[in-house]
Amino acid sequence: MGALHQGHLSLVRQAAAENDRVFVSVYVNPTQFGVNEDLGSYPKTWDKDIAMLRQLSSDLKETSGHEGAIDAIFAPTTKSMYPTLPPDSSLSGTGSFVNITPLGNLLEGKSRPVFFRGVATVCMKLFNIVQPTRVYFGQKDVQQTVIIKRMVRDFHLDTEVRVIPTEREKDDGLAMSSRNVYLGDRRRRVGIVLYQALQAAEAAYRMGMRRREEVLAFAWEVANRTSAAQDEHGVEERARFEVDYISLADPETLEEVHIVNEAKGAVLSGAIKMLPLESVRAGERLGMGGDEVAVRLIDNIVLAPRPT
Ligand SMILES: Nc1ncnc2c1ncn2[C@@H]1O[C@H](COP(=O)(O)OP(=O)(O)OP(=O)(O)O)[C@@H](O)[C@H]1O
Ligand SMILES: CC(C)(CO)[C@@H](O)C(=O)[O-]
Ligand code: BAL
Repeated sequence: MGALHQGHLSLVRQAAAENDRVFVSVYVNPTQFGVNEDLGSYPKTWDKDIAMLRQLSSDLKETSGHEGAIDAIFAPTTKSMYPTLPPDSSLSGTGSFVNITPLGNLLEGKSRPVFFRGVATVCMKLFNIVQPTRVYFGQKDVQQTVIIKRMVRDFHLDTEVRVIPTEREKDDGLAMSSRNVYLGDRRRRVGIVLYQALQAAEAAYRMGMRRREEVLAFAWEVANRTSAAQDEHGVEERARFEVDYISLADPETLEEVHIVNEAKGAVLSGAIKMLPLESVRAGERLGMGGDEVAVRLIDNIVLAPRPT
């Protein structure tokens, strides 16, 4: 969806390493945004995106000797992606949609009820237009990867879904995301709480814990402690957040698990909402939109199955 960062570029790099021809799509798909979500304000940095892709393409060309590492950028208009009815984001929306259930109703889908309908629909369109041998998605959006794999399987699509590790900020490991530009310094610092909570749960798993309550208690401890610490600060110091969910789920069905089956592993994932700042200090570095809108952050860690 543009507003490119190193996470996006890592998908392109991997695609260039594994294929002769690479297409990059840049399209902010309206049907995956709910009616009250941020479609209108979603960051758009077209000129910078193109410059980044050009640079990457020439770097890759030098290292691999390919003619051109990126063959084309596909940036369609909404009229060409939705040729008959205009895109509809309402829950009862009319139009031609791909619905992958129950996967699309879980986790992210609970808070964003039209999200995965929009994602599956636009990906089906992109796959039909480009007919790719392989498609590249980021691990950061784990539920999206599970849904796209399911769509490929259930609709007998002739493509291989490749999932590329989450690129993280060097300083603290925050998952890169286009929406991070909404975070000013204060919310950016606190936003790492989600990854820290997931890491605490992962550590519990590594220490041998397998029961849901035991593993997730470690994550909740981090989230609750951080939240309480913010509450103690004054309005000019704190950045408050709400936890939407912390999940320990089966890697294929994304159903919550009670005891992790080591042969299958599990996915630890979560979402938090960074709330708008209550009061802004003079000279404080703010994010896009002045830290006035809530920002949803997601992240996950895969608990890999034990080799047999
Ligand atoms: N940090 C990351 N590491 C690896 N892949 C990523 C990362 N962030 C996004 N991607 C992948 O890039 C592709 C395009 O994602 P998208 O344009 O929605 O960017 P995004 O950063 O996820 O944006 P948003 O902030 O809206 O979630 C998706 O497959 C997504 O999973
Ligand atoms: C898969 C996707 C490109 C569909 O618009 C989007 O959901 C994203 O960028 O993750
Ligand atoms: N990468 C997810 C796109 C979205 O949140 O709309």
